[in-house]
Amino acid sequence: MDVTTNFVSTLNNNSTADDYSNTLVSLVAGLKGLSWLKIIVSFIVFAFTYDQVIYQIKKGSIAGPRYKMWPIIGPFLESLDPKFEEYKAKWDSGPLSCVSIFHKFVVIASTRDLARKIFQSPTYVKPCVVDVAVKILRPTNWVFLDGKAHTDYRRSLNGLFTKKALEIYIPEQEKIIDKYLERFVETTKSGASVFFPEFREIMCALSLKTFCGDYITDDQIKLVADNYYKVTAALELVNFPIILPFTKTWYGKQIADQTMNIFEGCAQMAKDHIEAGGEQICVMDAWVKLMKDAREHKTEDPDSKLLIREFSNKEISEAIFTFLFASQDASSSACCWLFQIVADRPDIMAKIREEQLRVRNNDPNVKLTGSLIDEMKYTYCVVKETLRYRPPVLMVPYVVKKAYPINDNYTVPKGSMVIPTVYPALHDPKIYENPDEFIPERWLDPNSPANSAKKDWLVFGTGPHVCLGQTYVMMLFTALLGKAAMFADLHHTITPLSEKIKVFATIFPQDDLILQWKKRDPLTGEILS
Ligand code: HEM
Repeated sequence: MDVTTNFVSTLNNNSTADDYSNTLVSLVAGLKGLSWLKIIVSFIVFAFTYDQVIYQIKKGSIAGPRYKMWPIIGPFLESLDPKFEEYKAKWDSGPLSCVSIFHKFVVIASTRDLARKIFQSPTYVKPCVVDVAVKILRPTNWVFLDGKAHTDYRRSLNGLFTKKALEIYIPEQEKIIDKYLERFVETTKSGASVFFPEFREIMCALSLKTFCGDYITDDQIKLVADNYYKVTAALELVNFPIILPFTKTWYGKQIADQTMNIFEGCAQMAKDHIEAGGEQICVMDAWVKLMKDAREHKTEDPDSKLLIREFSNKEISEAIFTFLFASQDASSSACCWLFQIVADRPDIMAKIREEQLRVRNNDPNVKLTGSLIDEMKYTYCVVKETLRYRPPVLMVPYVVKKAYPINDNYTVPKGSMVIPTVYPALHDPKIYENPDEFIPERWLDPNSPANSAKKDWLVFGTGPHVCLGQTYVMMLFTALLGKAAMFADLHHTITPLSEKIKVFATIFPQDDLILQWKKRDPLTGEILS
């Protein structure tokens, strides 16, 4: 019997303090008799065996590698460069599958019903964030609230994203859309260029203008748009626990802090403006106005009741940063696929253009409004089909708060990560005929199988953490696509990597999308530059 087994079996008996100290003495004496090499080898063998045994116990009957191929680290190296095909193989391997990286045990749910169940089980799970996110977004941030505290805070934010509120933001958004459409033409005058960074920038500018209106200056927008990627880069799965100067996490925190400082200043300006009876044009205005109305009218509406308290500038700045954080990668992904697809499909582009002129009674310069966007039914379907065909957020990691009996045969251990996936549900051939084809028409008939299968529509998650910005996304992309289709002619340089999916937080075409934009007369279709 080796030293370790002896020690453990002694502990299992009903021992007294004397017994323990005797055991400790004999353990030390035993260790003294061993060479360092033997101790190290024994320790490694013990650690590897323990790691494999724990993996087997946690894995139970679900799909997953039979053993951890790489002891301790598991597929850590693969996780640094995730591949869509590897994810897909995992989803196809079973409704529940697992993987273990270091001490983290991860369960992946690939069916629609299991994914929904996880999204809707706040008693057992809460969103999982990498450790460094708490430092970057700050521990006081509302996104880290759980249970009732989260639900209450969220209800107080819902008023910022209602259809009525979203209509307020449209004029500012249209200015940005017009500015960038001109810029895209200008920058590709002498030839096509990579559009992944351009789309990240327009998405950032659109978000910042929507959130802060004219309180944020063009220089501040440029500063954030140019540097926001550092926040994404800082949020790697595994990070050093301390933020060391001049590392990725340090740069990420710098830009997050600078951005939140800008937002704090904007929040004060919004308060001054609304208190002075000014018009609302952005999210901050809408938030301050909701607070003011709740305070003055003492409304009985339960959501407004929550708003009676004053939110500080710091709180507003942190919440607005989470909107930017939640939207930036997913929106950039959606933007890339949307424009790649319509550039490749002249038939779809022609239908969008026809609709855009029709809803404006042939006057392409009619300004965007909420009701005008509502009339763009086909353009809306193109946006919706893009999100189904290439859902930006493939998986949403949750952490298990207490042992979670996810079905009759398996309980996800406490402390594990459990990941609902959305791609398989959105590509289910029983609901979406030819799921790997891009068919916007599947959404046109309100009674079509696609529209009837509400449970499969998991692009924005479901349950208490469902995306706050989903209506905003649909309106904004419909408006953007409509204007781009009218005023620009798009040429996509197709490469062997265009249809391949790159995973970088969200998903992108592997060649980063090479596009050329030319100015177009919306009425004649003539190319003007
Ligand atoms: C195409 C773009 C977008 C996609 C695909 C997307 C998708 C998602 C998904 C899948 C979740 C997790 C839902 C869950 O756990 O059930 C989420 C959460 C969230 N999204 Fe979005 N999102 C997008 C854009 C936006 C935008 C533009 C905003 C804000 C303006 C936003 C704000 C949020 C917030 C605040 C949360 C967390 C909500 C909470 O924890 O209560 N998202 N989003």
